[in-house]
Amino acid sequence: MSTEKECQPSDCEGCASAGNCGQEQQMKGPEKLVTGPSTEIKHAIAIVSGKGGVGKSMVTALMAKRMKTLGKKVGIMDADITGPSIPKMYGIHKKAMANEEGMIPEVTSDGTKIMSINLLLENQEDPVIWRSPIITGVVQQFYKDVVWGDLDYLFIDMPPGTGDVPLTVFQTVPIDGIIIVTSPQDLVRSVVEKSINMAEVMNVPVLGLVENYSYLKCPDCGKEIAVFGESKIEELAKKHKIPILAKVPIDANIAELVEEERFAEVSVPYLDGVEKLI
Ligand SMILES: Nc1ncnc2c1ncn2[C@@H]1O[C@H](COP(=O)(O)OP(=O)(O)OP(=O)(O)O)[C@@H](O)[C@H]1O
Repeated sequence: MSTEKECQPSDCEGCASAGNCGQEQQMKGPEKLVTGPSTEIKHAIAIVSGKGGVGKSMVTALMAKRMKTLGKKVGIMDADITGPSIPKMYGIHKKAMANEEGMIPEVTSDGTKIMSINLLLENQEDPVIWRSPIITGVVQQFYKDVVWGDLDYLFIDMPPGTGDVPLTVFQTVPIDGIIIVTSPQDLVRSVVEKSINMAEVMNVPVLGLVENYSYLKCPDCGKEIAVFGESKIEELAKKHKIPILAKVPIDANIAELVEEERFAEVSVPYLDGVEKLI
């Protein structure tokens, strides 16, 4: 029987949540997902951005890299189902296998476990033309039906924005919190607040902000050039009382390694010390 039929307008009289109970239920949402018996994930952290193209996948991979450098066991779950980019960054083009317990993640040359829709498609160029319930179902399967094994950190590369996938992950995946990637452009900064507000409404901790494309270092004189304008991340961090985890410059060497699908070889100091902040 539907709740609408059960509820009478008079039931709301005198209730502090009058008119909002449906919304509250939606925000509280379903039970958290549980992984299989061979998986134990100590920390799950989602990487989000207000809009596309700010370098969210890059920051996800840099976070994973930093933790690998510290000897941690790390996985990346590519929850960007319609625009997956993690496997290509590492040059992984194999199809994922499965056993009786679930899907087996691929392992990159630096030992990072990854799962992405691109590891399951017949052709990696095939578009994913699925409705939201299918997409969110796949994301949930990537958490609970992948045999991740023991992980210190699972980083979740989310699709941009505040749509169905973030809603599902925030409600059903037991994440420690989110890291928000932004860039100095004003437009990006203003949509970032939507992600911050969504996290607040859903009681998801915001662990910190990362500013990508922060500056470009002149190869001759070492001067830092603010290509996309002066950073305003301090303002944003102060306003919302969120720590700044890192400022990542435009780095032609990383861009080249990504183009060559050799992200595993990246070694940069931009996220040094980030582990103490999250
Ligand atoms: N700091 C950087 N220096 C140089 N190149 C970068 C940097 N950050 C990202 N890039 C490059 O910019 C492109 C877009 O980055 P990325 O795929 O991480 O963005 P995204 O925010 O995940 O995109 P989308 O939201 O559309 O999935 C990639 O080719 C990546 O290699």
